Amino acid sequence: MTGKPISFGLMLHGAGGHMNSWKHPSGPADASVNADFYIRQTQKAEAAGIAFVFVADGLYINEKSIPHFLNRFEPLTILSALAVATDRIGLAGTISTSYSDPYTTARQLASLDLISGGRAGWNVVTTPLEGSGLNYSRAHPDHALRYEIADEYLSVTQGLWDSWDEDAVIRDRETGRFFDPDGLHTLNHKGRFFNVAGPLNAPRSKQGQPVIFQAGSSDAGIALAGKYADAVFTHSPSLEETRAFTTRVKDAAVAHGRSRDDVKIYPGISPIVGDTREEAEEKYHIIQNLLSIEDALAYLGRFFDHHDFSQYDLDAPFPDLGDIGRNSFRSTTDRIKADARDHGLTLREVALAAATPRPNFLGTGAEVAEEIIRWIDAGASDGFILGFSISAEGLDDFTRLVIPELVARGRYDTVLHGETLRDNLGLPRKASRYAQVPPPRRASIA
Ligand SMILES: Cc1cc2nc3c(=O)[nH]c(=O)nc-3n(C[C@H](O)[C@H](O)[C@H](O)COP(=O)(O)O)c2cc1C
Repeated sequence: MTGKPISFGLMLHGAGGHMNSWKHPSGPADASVNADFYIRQTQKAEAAGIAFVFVADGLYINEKSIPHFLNRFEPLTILSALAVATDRIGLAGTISTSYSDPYTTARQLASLDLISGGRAGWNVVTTPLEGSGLNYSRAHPDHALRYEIADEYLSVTQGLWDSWDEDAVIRDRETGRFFDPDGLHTLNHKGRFFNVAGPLNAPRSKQGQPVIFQAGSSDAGIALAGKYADAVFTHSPSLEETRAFTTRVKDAAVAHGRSRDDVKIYPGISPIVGDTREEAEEKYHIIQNLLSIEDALAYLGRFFDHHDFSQYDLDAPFPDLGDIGRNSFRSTTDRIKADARDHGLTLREVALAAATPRPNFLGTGAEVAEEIIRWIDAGASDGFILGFSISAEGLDDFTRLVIPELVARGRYDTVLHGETLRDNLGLPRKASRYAQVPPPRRASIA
């Protein structure tokens, strides 16, 4: 390779990132709950050398939710099916730290990591949607509290994953010894939010521990990423803004005694590619026309806790919303408000830009490949998560038109050489926290 190699993740989000992608003829209308479609997309991605698939999630719907959110798979369940249909590709899924328990999450991810031979990743989210509390018998924690919970949650989960030393499980039929008690560690965590004794009933995996992805871009999100994340999923508003974000996350990692390379940044992008630039523009035009202005208002409203935007004049300046949205998708809603203010946008313009944004990466395969290389070489990110507006057409076009151009420029390898997700992201195997310290006292477990 002649420059930094480029890696990609593939967002698996049913028929696509566009809210009405289910209407597009290139894929099945029921893609969000079609296991065969998920398997086919993942196998195609693996054959093209894409490093991981990524499944986002949400815990609350109402009649205004976009179609993909109305009926979809629970992430770790579908990823377990994908694990047995593939060999090398990483499998990252979303679990919320505000609406689950660390012991259960640690088990589920440890199991996925074992089933897949060390290919599991966890997208740690704090859950923006207020309504989630209605489904989990609890009040929705505010933004700051959610991040305080997430911090303790991650330390507990990672502690549980180190319950067993590598060589602690012996299974020696001759001596009858199943395990060596000196290699078993009981966490005994007592904290502000969680009391978790441990140990976990699962061993470490081939990659040591599952990969921690983090999604949340506010100051609190960046601080959490700096402390724990192996990789960050973020927005890609422009090269300059993404590079500034990347610098902040890597600075936060250094502040926690880690190296800049310990945390990889993966902005989500939605390339639209054609054999010619005109064809790419035409594809974008078709995608724009899948949507009405009412659909766009509902899409925008979700970021603001399903705020009803139909009450405002569409062609007046974007309304002053005060604090609405700040306890929800804060980093996203702050950016939407600032863009509207800075560029004097109307509500119609803001809603359409949110629902069918013009991609930063649109053009021929060569043009999109050059733009991807420009971002990587400028230090804006370590790779990208491909979240195509239309999943089926998007992946086919990208693998047919962009990947060969990246290969021709010596920047991409279509073979996944690593066996684990950490290998494929250029991350070292995660050492146990007990590996460097003298053996602990005998564990008090029968
Ligand atoms: C790029 C990105 C992806 C996200 N993906 C999810 C997701 O799949 N599920 C979810 O519940 N929240 C998701 N979130 C929401 C965050 O976990 C968080 O609750 C919300 O963004 C507020 O945090 P922030 O202000 O730090 O961004 C995502 C946020 C960002 C920025």
